[in-house]
Amino acid sequence: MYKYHCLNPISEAGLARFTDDYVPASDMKGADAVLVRSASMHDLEFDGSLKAVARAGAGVNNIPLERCAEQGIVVFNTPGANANGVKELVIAGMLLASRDILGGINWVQENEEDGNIAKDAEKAKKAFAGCEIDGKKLGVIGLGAIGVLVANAATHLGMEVYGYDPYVSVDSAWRLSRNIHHAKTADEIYKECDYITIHVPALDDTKGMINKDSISLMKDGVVILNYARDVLVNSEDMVDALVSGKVKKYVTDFPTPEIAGVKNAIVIPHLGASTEESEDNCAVMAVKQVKDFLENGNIINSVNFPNCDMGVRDKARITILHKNVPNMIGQFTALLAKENINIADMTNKSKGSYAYTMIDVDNGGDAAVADELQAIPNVLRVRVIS
Ligand SMILES: NC(=O)C1=CN([C@@H]2O[C@H](COP(=O)(O)OP(=O)(O)OC[C@H]3O[C@@H](n4cnc5c(N)ncnc54)[C@H](O)[C@@H]3O)[C@@H](O)[C@H]2O)C=CC1
Ligand SMILES: O=C(O)C(=O)COP(=O)(O)O
Repeated sequence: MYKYHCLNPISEAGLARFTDDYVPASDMKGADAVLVRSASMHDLEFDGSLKAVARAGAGVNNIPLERCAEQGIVVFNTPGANANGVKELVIAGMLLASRDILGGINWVQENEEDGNIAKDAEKAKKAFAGCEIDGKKLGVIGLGAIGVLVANAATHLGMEVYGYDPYVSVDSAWRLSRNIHHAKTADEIYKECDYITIHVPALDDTKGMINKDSISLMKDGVVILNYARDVLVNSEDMVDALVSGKVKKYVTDFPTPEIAGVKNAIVIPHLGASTEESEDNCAVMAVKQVKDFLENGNIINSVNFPNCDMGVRDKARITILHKNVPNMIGQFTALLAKENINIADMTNKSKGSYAYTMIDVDNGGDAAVADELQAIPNVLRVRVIS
């Protein structure tokens, strides 16, 4: 029996895929797996039973990745599963920033009792007029799952699109429309574009990337969209730029006290991934990955350990999460040889400071061997799945 706990509501479309040997737990105590969306896990303690954390979504800045790795807890996310939901809201954001649609709707609500509203609207409407996005330049920073969809969609809306991503993956590059201009630096985007949208993870080198220096390079009246994370934008600098009019509109999916009431900030309550489709996609992918890991030891879409897939298990499988240091495999195989255990198949992969070894054995995978392997220095967690 496996136990899982949901720290946020997770779509039933995913949870329904847990078979009878999985039971939901009302808290994390004793859980083998945790499913989470945006709840912060930084202040939580993890007990020894926790083996997997699945983020039903993309961003993992709410999870202590390194602490999890040190405790032998594999953290997964669901790349691309909510990208279309975000893309559609980015397009909506560009349109909301281009004409004062929100102001116009508010005007109608404020004048709902006006018997002459149809005639008065014709007079009032000039206050809410704006521009079209067709023919404007859009800069997309970060060409991952979301950035590529936004860039491609914007070309179909007649925009001239510039893309910047120094680490773009081969898969993303294949998906990107050939009509996108390849910007070699972020400055090129800042200088050229009328609309700038950021789709990068919150990392040390991306935090505060939109600040007074980058804004000073931008065109007067630029529109900035941030559906990635609040910390990517220096809020004090953004407020100054909105007040001065340097930035015409700032569209963000992340309400903070600093930005919530500021004029010309269009602040959305983190709705990018809140669609039926995205929630289902993320939950299905997260549950599938957790099950495959718990039942077969396979790691697919982890953010703190290497991906490693030996398919469906048909004999005892020993899995070892360990540090990426010399002579680990030598020690594992020597120990198995000493116990006269025959290795049928084996894989080892590494990612940064961490590594994973999976060993299918013909005989003898038991708790005693697991204990001996666990005692090897730099081993984080051993499981024998049989
Ligand atoms: N508003 C919402 O509801 C959602 C927000 N997000 C946020 O959006 C971010 C991006 O999501 P995805 O596109 O799915 O992730 P992704 O991992 O597919 O793409 C991120 C891209 O950013 C690029 N990148 C990293 N550092 C960069 C830098 N310094 N300059 C330029 N590019 C850089 C990477 O190479 C990668 O291609 C997530 O990390 C998350 O924070 C994601 C999903 C929903
Ligand atoms: O996937 C992400 O990174 C998101 O920001 C979506 O967050 P959510 O699952 O809607 O709480």
